[in-house]
Parts: sequence; structure tokens; C-alpha cells
Amino acid sequence: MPVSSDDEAVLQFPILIGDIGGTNARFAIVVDANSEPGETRIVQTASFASIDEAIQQAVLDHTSLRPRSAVLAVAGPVDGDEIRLTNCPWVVRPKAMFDTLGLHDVVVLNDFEAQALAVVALGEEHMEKIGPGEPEENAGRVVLGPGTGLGVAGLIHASHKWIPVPGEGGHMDIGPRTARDREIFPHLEAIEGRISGEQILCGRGLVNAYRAVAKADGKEPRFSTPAEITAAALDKSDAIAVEALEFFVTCLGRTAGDLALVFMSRGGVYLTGGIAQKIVPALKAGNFRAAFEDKAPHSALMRDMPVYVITHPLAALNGLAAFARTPSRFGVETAGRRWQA
Ligand SMILES: Nc1ncnc2c1ncn2[C@@H]1O[C@H](COP(=O)(O)OP(=O)(O)OP(=O)(O)O)[C@@H](O)[C@H]1O
Repeated sequence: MPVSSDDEAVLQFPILIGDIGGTNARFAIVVDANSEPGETRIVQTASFASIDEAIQQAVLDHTSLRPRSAVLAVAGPVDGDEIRLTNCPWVVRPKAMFDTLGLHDVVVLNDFEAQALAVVALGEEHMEKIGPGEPEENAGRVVLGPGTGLGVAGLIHASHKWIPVPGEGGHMDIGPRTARDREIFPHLEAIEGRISGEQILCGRGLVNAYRAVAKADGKEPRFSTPAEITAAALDKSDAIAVEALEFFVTCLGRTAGDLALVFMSRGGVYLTGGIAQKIVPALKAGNFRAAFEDKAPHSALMRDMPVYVITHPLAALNGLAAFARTPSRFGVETAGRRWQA
């Protein structure tokens, strides 16, 4: 049965850490409380029948270290002894891992919680700042990650701990603001009649935005993938792609600003995930900050809030490593998500 309390927060070293996405899984081993994670192993989830096989072949077969504990972040709800992943056929069975991998203690977190932990773990050298403002130490923070979907988490500091607040903020409504928005919005593909953040602010959403911009002007869209659209927008070779990316960063600024108001994130707003890193020039061009700060009567407050893009390629793994080394630094509830042999 899952352990019902996290009183015994300390994990025994060596600790295997793993960030399991829909497409890629990244693993490393933390040997003690003072060490950085060892060599990172990155595998495609589709190359292995199970997570146990991936850990055995990609990690354990290459080291004499025998992890006693594991902290795994997965894309999907952690509920019960069998954890199914979104966008990947792997099933995480922590109790079976005691036998198959020799583990004694397994903690399973949500992938976006790991991104939130990374915000605390990584220094500014792993971030690119978008606009003005300085972070207030220990003030609230917000993490937004446009990727396959739109992940959102708050991060608050209380009782000397950083507490991630996971949620489904990527599914909040988003609406038009300008006359041009009102021409584009009717052409966006909706979900049950609604435009949520995720209809625009993710890979699929960028394609949706691009098609809507084309339709608003009666033009034929040429591209079908997010990468094609960002490439054509960044080198300014296609006017529809340029406007689609401007629309995307404007909507991202609008949603980031709303979330910053909710969490009063004077500690900063942090953009994570695969897409933000690839569109830094577009985020710096001005539309993002203008939309972020356009929050009357609180525009002055918004102008002082810093925004960062996390540029570290293994941010979530760093967040997990920080948690594995010193779990007491974080208010991460492990009840129902920790299994001990
Ligand atoms: N150059 C690019 N510009 C814009 N979007 C891109 C680009 N390259 C990839 N994408 C999109 O980014 C999304 C994937 O984002 P991300 O890399 O954050 O993945 P993920 O959901 O975290 O998955 P995993 O953890 O398995 O890698 C996909 O929708 C993909 O089409």
C-alpha cells in the first residue's frame, strides 16, 4: 500500500531520478546529498516495452551503482498503485519495481510539479529574462509550460518550504482583446464551443492560431507543424506565420499575466517546456510584455514582475534532484504517492 504520510521525508541514497514525458524519458542517479546528478541517460519511450526495461537497460546496465530509492515525474495523474501515462503506453508499478529493479522506496510526482521544483533549483544563469522587474525572494511564483499541452503550476513559499501548487490552469478560457483578435478568434478551433488556453498555447495550438490567421484573411495555410511555423516566423519569410507567432506570444503574455495576478507572483513568472526556449526572440520583441502588463488597474504592479524563460535542457531533472537531495526544502505532499518496501 502507498505510505500515507511523508513524515519520513528522507530518501535513502543512491536515488534514481526520472522525468518521463510522452516522447522522451530522462534518467540520472544522485549518489548523495552533496552531489549533482550523475550522467544523464535519455531514451525514447517508444524504444522500450516498459519503464522497468528502460531503467534496467539504459541506466542500471551501465553502472555499478544500485539505487535504493527513486523519484519519478510522470505526465499523467498519479492515482493508485498502477500509474498510466498520458501519450505513452508505459504503466508505472512502484511495488513491482521493488523486485524488478531492487528499489526500496519509490516516489511518483507529476511532471509539471518537477518543472516547478526546477524554478527553485536552477539559478538565473539557466534563464533568459524577458523585460524588466526583479524577483522578490520568497514571493509567489508561477510556472507555465507550452509544450504538447499547456502545463501550469503556482509556487508559494510558506513555513520555510517551497510548495508547488499543481492544477489545470492550461484549460482556463482565453478571449479576444483587440479588433484584430476579434477577426481571428472566430476561426480558432474550439473545444466544446470554448477557447481554452490549450487551444492556442501549445504546439497544436500554434498550428490552430496559424490556420485562424490565414482564414481571417482568406489565405491558404502552407505549414502544418509548429516547428515550420516558428522557423518561418523567426526568419520573417512568411507573413501569416509572423502574425501567428505574434498572436501566440500575445496570448501567452495575457495568460501569464492573469496567472501572475492570481498568485501575486512578485517572485517571477517562469516559462518552461520545449516551445518557449525556441521562440526567445519573439518573446523579447515586445508583444509578450505588452500583453502581460496590460492588466488595468494593476499595470504598474505587472511592470515590476520579472518573467524568465528557463533555458536549461534538463530543467525537470534538476528539480527532481533538488527534491531528492533535500526533500524537507519542499512542501511536496507524498501521501498516496510514495511506496516503501
Ligand atoms: N521549433 C519548434 N517550434 C515550436 N514548437 C515546437 C518546435 N519543436 C517542437 N515543437 C512542439 O513542441 C511540443 C513538444 O513540447 P515539449 O518538448 O515541451 O514536449 P513534452 O510534452 O515535454 O514531451 P517530452 O517530455 O516527451 O519531450 C510539440 O507540440 C512540438 O510539435
